[in-house]
Amino acid sequence: MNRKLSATTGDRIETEQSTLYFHIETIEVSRLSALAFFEAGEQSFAGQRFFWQNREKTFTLAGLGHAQTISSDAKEHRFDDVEQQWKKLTQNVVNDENNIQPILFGGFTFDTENEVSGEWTGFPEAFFAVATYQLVVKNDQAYVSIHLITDEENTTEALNALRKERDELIHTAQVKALKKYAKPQIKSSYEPYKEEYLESISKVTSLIRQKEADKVVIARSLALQFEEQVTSPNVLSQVMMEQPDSYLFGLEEQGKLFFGASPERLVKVSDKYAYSSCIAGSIKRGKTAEEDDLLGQSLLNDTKNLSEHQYVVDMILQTFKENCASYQIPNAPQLLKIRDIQHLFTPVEGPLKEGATVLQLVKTLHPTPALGGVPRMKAMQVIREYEPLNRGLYAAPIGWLDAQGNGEFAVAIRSALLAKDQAFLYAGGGIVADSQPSSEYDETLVKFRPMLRALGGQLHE
Ligand SMILES: C=C(O[C@@H]1C=C(C(=O)O)C=C[C@H]1O)C(=O)O
Ligand SMILES: [Mg+2]
Repeated sequence: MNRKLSATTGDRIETEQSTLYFHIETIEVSRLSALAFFEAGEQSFAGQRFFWQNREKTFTLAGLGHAQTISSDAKEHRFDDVEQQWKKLTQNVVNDENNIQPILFGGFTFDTENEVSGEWTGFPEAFFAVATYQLVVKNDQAYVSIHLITDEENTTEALNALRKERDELIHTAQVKALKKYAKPQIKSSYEPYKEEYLESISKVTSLIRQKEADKVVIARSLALQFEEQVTSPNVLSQVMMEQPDSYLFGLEEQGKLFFGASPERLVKVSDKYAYSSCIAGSIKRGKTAEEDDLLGQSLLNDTKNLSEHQYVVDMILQTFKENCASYQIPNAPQLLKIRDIQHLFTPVEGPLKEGATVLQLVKTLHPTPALGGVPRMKAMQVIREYEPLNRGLYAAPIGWLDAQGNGEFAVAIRSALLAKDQAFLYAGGGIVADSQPSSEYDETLVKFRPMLRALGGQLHE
């Protein structure tokens, strides 16, 4: 049975132009798969959906329809802009008894100065949405909220229509469950600018040897053409089955789906306590447990990978020193093993100082030297000069926040943009003084694997 938890009579939102009302109504639902709910929106909400699951699988979020979108093209101020718009929208929103409240989900672009046109053309520099129908699954409980943001005072009819549609969506998700999708069929694939990429690694390595920068992350893409159009629930269900140890995310915008399975936390804030992770330095998984262990041990002792890693630790630690009253960090990296790859990993955490917010931390941390480089501005210039790509939302923060100051952002790596019958996969690596083009190329092949597998690709050794 669905239990009604709470409803507001419409919190007032005062803006310069008008008064808006934010209606929220939440019910608790027994048994509901978040992906089946996402799929139930295929007819009416394709193009206006999102999906998120944390690494621990303790928090899953699906959104159908847009009660409100918040976007920004304010360049480096896009983080503040989103924060202010969200504060205004939620100025009177109060917490309900189960701590279920409206969530803002979305992402930022990697670099607002990149003007390369292509698959990302039309995407705003920041794009976020509050769903009309929001599903939150946590502590094995599922909650569906209706969000209605309107300037109409009388909303009885509109709310009744939304309740009816909500019940249909839940029914479809519960009765039909999730389809068993066949893997997409790839017609052809190609690696744009492969030669340019290999050349750029040599050039960037020599720039670093000349001390023009310490580390620069260079990325490239892989393009796939499918036999037919591929749907969002299809690829998300493949990713969900195949990538258990990662953040899973999907964001529809501009008729496309940006999705991925990232191991990398940028920042999480929970009850004024912040967590981040330094992840840089990579090696493949072994074919046997013994080989895997040997590869892991060699990664832990490899000077090139340790130097890639240390730049990230130094920068994230600095941010924690500035924003936290105290901090904790282990003094040596450990291994983070995911299905296709192992990384050097150092977690950082600490209680936030007064005034520090999740979006302010996102703003300060992005891009960490795991995706940008050191020094940051120089690395960004080098990326613009040597990478013939527009990264779009790849390698940038993606995640959610609520009105109480909690939220979590992952770094959107191991990701791809699905555009009907095409997909663009992205992967990069940290270039330091002793990088080799062919081994960096091989590292990107390993990093393409999670998305390539989900999209029906052949995985070569
Ligand atoms: C740039 C990527 O990954 C980043 C680069 C890594 C490296 O060079 O060792 C490791 C993890 C990530 O921080 C990617 O997956 O595309
Ligand atoms: Mg690397």
